[in-house]
Amino acid sequence: MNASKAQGSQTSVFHAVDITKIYQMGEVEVHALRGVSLELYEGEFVVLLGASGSGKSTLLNILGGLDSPTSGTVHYLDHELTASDGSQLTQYRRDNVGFVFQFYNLIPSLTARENVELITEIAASPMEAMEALDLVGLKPRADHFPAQLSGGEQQRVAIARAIAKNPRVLLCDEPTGALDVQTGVVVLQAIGQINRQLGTTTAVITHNAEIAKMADRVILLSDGHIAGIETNSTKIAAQDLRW
Ligand SMILES: Nc1ncnc2c1ncn2[C@@H]1O[C@H](COP(=O)(O)OP(=O)(O)OP(=O)(O)O)[C@@H](O)[C@H]1O
Repeated sequence: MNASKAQGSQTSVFHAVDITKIYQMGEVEVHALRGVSLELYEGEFVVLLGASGSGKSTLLNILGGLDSPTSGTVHYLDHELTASDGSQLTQYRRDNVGFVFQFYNLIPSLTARENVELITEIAASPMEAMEALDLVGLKPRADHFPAQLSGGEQQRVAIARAIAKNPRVLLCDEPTGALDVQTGVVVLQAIGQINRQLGTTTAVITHNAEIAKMADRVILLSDGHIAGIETNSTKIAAQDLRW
C-alpha cells in the first residue's frame, strides 16, 4: 500500500499512527508519548507547542529517526521508519533530515563555511556551502570562526549546515531557546525563508505560543497526547513576532 497519501494537492511526508514511547527508568516507566497520530504535509511549516515534558522532543526525535517508538508506526513517504534498522535510520537521516537544536554544536576550530562543508562533503546532492550561508544572510561572515559570531549568527550557521544537504525536512528543537527576542526573531526569519524558498517541510518545537503564529499549523502537545491541531488562517511574519 502506498503510505504517502495526499490531502487535496498535499502530499503527506510523515504519517504516524498511535505512537507511544515509554522510557524504562529502573522500576519506573515514563510515558513520554501516549498514542500520537499525525500527518505532516509537504512544504508546510508546523509548530509543536507544549509545556516542558509534554513529549515534543521525543516526537521530533522519532520523526527524525534519532529514536524509535515503543509501539505504533511511522512512515516517511513510503518508507516505514518503524520497520527500519539502525543503519537504515542513519541513511534516512543523512539523506532526508536537517536538524537544528537549541545549542549550535559548531566546531570551534572551523570557520562558518568549513562547518557547513563538513556536511556538504558527505551529502548526496548538496548545495554549495556559500549558497547555504547566503540563504541565512551570513555569506559575508563565511570565514569567521564561531567565537567571532554572536549566538544568533552561530545558530544561523547551524541552520545553513542543516539545509546545505538539501533535506526534504527540517526539524528544529527549540532553535531560539538560548537567544534573546531580537536575535530569536532573526533566526526564525531564516527558518521561515528556507521553508518558503526551498519548500522544505519544517517542524519547530517551542513552548512559546507567540512563535506558533508564524506556522501553517500548530500541533498542541500535552502530557504525551495531541491536545489539538490548529490551522492559522493568517500567518504572522517572524519579524512581527514579539515575546
Ligand atoms: N531518555 C530519556 N529517559 C527517560 N525519560 C525521558 C527521556 N527523554 C525524555 N524523557 C521523559 O519523557 C517525557 C517527555 O520528554 P520530552 O523531552 O519529549 O518533552 P518536551 O516536551 O520536549 O520537554 P522540554 O520542553 O522540557 O524539552 C518527560 O517526562 C521526560 O522526562
